[in-house]
Amino acid sequence: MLEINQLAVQYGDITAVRNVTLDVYPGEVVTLLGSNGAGKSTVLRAICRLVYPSGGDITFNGQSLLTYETRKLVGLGIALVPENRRIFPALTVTQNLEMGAYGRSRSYIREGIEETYELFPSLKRYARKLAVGLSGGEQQMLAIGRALMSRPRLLLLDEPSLGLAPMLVDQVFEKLGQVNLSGTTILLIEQNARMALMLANRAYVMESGIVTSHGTSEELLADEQIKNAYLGMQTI
Ligand SMILES: Nc1ncnc2c1ncn2[C@@H]1O[C@H](COP(=O)(O)OP(=O)(O)OP(=O)(O)O)[C@@H](O)[C@H]1O
Repeated sequence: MLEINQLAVQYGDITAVRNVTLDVYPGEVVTLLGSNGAGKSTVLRAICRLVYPSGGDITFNGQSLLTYETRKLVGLGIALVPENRRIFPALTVTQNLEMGAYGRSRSYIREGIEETYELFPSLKRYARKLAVGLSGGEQQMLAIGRALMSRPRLLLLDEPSLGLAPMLVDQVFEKLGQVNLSGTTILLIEQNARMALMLANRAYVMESGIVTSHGTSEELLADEQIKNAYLGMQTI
C-alpha cells in the first residue's frame, strides 16, 4: 500500500533521514519507533509532503506521492493525526469533526459524525462544547475522529500518546485497535515503544536518521537490544 524507498531528507545542511526503506501492507498496523530526533516525524512529514525529500521515492498504491500537494492526499485516502493533536480549540467538537470532511456532502458528513460518536461515545457528550475544554485524552480522540471523517484507507499518527496519562494512553491505543479492525491501515510514530509494539503487526526502529532494525512486533519485543534501549525493564 505504502512504499518508501531509500528516502533521504535534508534540513539545510542537516541530513535528518537517509536511506529509509519501509513498506506498509493493507490492513496492517506498522509502527516507526526511535528516540527523540531519530527522524520519525521527518518520515511522516515527507509522506505528507510537508518536506520535500532530497532522495528516494514514496508511493501509495503504486502512485508516487512526490507529485501530490499535501491537501490532495486526503483524496487518495491518506489522513494524518498530527503531533500535539492540533484540534481547533475555538470550534465545537462537532464542528471539529466537520472540518475533517470539509467539502463533502451533508449526508457524508452526518454519517461520519454518527460513526465517530459510535466509536468515541465520550465525545458525543461534548458534541456542542468547545474543543478547548476537552481533556488531553478527549482531544486526542477528537483528533483521531477528525482524521477518520475522510474515511482514509491509511491513517498516519504522530505520537498519539504524547502528554497523556498512562490510563488515557491505554484508551487511545484500544481505539486505534478498533479503527484497524474496522479496516483502516495504520502507520504509527511513537516513542512509547511498549504500547506501539503491543498494537502493531510490524515495526521499524530508527536511530540518527536511518532504520537500524525491523521485524514483527513479536521479534522486536523479544530482541534484547530493543528491550534495553526502548522497553526499559518493563515486562510485556
Ligand atoms: N525544521 C527543522 N530544521 C532543522 N532541523 C530539523 C528540523 N526538524 C527536525 N530537524 C532535525 O532533524 C532530525 C530528525 O528530527 P525529527 O523531528 O524527524 O525526529 P523525531 O524522531 O520525530 O523526534 P521527535 O520525537 O523529537 O519529533 C533531528 O536532528 C532534528 O533536530
